[in-house]
Amino acid sequence: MELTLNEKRLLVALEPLGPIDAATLADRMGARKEAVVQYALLASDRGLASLEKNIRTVYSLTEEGQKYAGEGLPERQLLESFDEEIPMRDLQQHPLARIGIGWMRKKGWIAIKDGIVSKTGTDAPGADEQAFAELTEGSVDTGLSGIADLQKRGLVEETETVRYTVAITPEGRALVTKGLDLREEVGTLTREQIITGEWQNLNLRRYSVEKLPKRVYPGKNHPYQRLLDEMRRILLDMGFTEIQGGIVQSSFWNFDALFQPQDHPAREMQDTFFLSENQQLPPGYERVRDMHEHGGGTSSTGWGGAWSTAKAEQCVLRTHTTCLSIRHLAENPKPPVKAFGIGRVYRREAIDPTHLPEFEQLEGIVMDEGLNFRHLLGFLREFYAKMGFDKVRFRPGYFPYTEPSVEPEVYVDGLGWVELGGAGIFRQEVTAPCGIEYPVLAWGLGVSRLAMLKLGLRDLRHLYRSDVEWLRQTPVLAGRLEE
Ligand SMILES: N[C@@H](Cc1ccccc1)C(=O)O
Repeated sequence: MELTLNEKRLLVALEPLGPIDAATLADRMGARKEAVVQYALLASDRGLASLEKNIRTVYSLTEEGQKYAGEGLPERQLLESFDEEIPMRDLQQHPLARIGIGWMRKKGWIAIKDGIVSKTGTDAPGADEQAFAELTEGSVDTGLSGIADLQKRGLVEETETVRYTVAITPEGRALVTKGLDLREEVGTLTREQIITGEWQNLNLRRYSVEKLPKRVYPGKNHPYQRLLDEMRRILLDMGFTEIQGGIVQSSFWNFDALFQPQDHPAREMQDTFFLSENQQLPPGYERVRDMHEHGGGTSSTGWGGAWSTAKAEQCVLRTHTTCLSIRHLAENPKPPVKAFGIGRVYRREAIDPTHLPEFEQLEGIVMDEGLNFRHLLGFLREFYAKMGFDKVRFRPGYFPYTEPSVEPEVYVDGLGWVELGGAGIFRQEVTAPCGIEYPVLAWGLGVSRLAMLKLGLRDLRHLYRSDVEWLRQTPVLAGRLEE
């Protein structure tokens, strides 16, 4: 048990005394009252002193109450202002009439008849008047009867004062009797003190290694941002280059270039945010048109029907990041291409714990000679494993732009298999109009979903809400899910 110097001083000061008010003790010790209470608290934790807290309620006159001090309550002053009787009209001239008349009646001191106010003869001071007289002398701390009435009238107010009584315990006294080292404590040593060996004679302050320091919350990146950065890092490490693009895209890039028919349900109003802007079609768009209408120069028959330029020109908030992939491929049709993009996408969704109208996707493409479906599954497995998901499986899926298509799923303890995006090999209907001659592996992953799993959230909205408590509690190094 290592006492601080302040505690020792407190005990020495207390030793010759009985229980004492903290403020008085503070004066004697030349310390602040708050500090003395603090030392006493420490000493009482060790059983060397006791600290008692007394809350005292004190009543005193309010500002209005002060106005009547010495003169008496308004009704008393008013009563004394006339003899036996007085016409009401005259009494009303008195400055205290408004307050006093009511009270005089209530107390039964007067009767009013035919506009004449007359004394009843009973006018003994009540409990309130007696209390008022005492309060005029100074504040009181007993609940005098009558005080409540004065309080209600706003003449008296109640204040609470806290007093601490400090005393030394027998254990504390024994310690003082044994003798306490009251030398100044030294918290830091000077070079001189070390060299000369003087430190050996000093009273070194002990540090408690058991006390927890105050928690600090340094600035840090948002957990979601950290996760996105982690994914970016993984893909860069895997040899991918990052691609970016605008949030506003023409329907041409968001849909048509990906061989999504112009009457595809996903394009309909309930899924897509259409904008009133239009964007000119790129040179060579005719090849996409021909592909839709009849399959162009390929073995495909296309979707048939007439393809509308106007529909393709209409801008949308991108509904997936696959538009970035196809634009990048159209500009880089020669292999090898290994690219990824992370970006926000928009869909007209009703908001609920797992759906938001905006969320992030991670898109990837790999184009090279000789690539096949197994490579695609390999890339996905590898990426998920690096993200901490070891169990991955693939279910057949459908997308208008890939063949074959799969939906990767990862296994999450407690949740089971969770779908985490779509993938496939771009169809010739997508690649041919861009002049691409080699297979393109493509995938799009819902990263907000993935973040939810990694961060153990039940509600997607949490990612976009800056809940300070959650931000503080979320560790910088988000562990793997199973930990
Ligand atoms: N764009 C698809 C995902 C996907 C990307 C690339 C290939 C296949 C599927 C989606 O938003 O769900």
